[in-house]
Amino acid sequence: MAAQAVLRSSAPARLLSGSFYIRKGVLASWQHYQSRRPFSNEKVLVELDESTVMKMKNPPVNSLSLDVLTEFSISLEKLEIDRGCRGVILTSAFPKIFSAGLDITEMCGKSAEHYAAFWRAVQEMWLKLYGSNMVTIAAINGSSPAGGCLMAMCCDYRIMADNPKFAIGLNETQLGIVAPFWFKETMVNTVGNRVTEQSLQLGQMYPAPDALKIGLVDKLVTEEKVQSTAVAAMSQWLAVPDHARQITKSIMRKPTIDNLVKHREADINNFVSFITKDSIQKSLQVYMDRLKQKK
Ligand SMILES: CCCCC/C=C\C/C=C\C=C\CC(=O)SCCNC(=O)CCNC(=O)[C@H](O)C(C)(C)COP(=O)(O)OP(=O)(O)OC[C@H]1O[C@@H](n2cnc3c(N)ncnc32)[C@H](O)[C@@H]1OP(=O)(O)O
Repeated sequence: MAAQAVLRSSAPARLLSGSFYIRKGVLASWQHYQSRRPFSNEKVLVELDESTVMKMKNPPVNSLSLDVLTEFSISLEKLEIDRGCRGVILTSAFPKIFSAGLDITEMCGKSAEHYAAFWRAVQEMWLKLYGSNMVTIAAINGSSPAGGCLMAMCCDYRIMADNPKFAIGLNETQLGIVAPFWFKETMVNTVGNRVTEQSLQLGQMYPAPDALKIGLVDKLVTEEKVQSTAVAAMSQWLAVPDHARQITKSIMRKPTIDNLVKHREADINNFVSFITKDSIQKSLQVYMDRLKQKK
């Protein structure tokens, strides 16, 4: 029930409305007492050290299942209303994998109701992360296809491990599926229209050095330095006055966020009717079988 309540709230309220600050004020003392402790979630760890760090921990590859997405949205919401938290670093608890993207098993052989709930949770994660008032920095310590790339693109700044074996991109067409308009818009806002058009059609995955070249990530450092570099970048971002940075972020992102909010239900219906097609189910199955056979 709690999860559902959070999933129904909408992120733009955080980034775009003044009422957020009133809410923050009212909750401040309670929040201060409550939230300066690490959260003990199962699949999304929140560590409150030098910087606040959210670590995805869903073995083996941090696929984004309904559970993970729900936990992620709840954790982010908690941080969002915590006055003591102005920024969050998003990373993976596993070396070599940031996130394998959406959990393909959530999109195979399930009911229409399940697909609708799953897609709503994907949207909610995006609304909360892309619409966050906090400074968000992705510490990309491994490969990051599709939904993993989307999460990274939602952040304000991306640091990736400098290893050509790690790749990032929206590879949906390689699975026989289509990146929805708001994935596309997030990528356009990150790397521009021309690169997005080509990347999306080809379902292109970029090895880290190429990702830097096209601006999909902002900085490459050795694997060991990803997190410390993120902490250093966070101090730089937090040196800017919050109100000015937040309003600027809102000006940049509001049209994209509004577009999904306006078409949210239609987008869920589109997803359900697309994913329930026999041909799409077959494509996903073939892709999964190939993944399993590659060993
Ligand atoms: C016109 C209207 C349009 C409307 C919109 C319609 C549709 C939009 C729909 C969906 C959008 C989806 C976005 C996505 O995110 S789809 C997911 C894409 N992800 C991938 O392609 C990643 C696939 N995985 C990999 O490439 C590798 O696994 C990876 C590089 C991440 C790691 O490699 P590694 O060698 O370390 O590990 P593996 O042996 O490959 O995997 C281990 C284990 O994990 C399973 N697995 C991997 N990825 C996923 C996944 N995304 N979901 C579920 N399971 C996954 C893999 O099968 C292995 O399982 P097992 O063999 O150990 O059982």
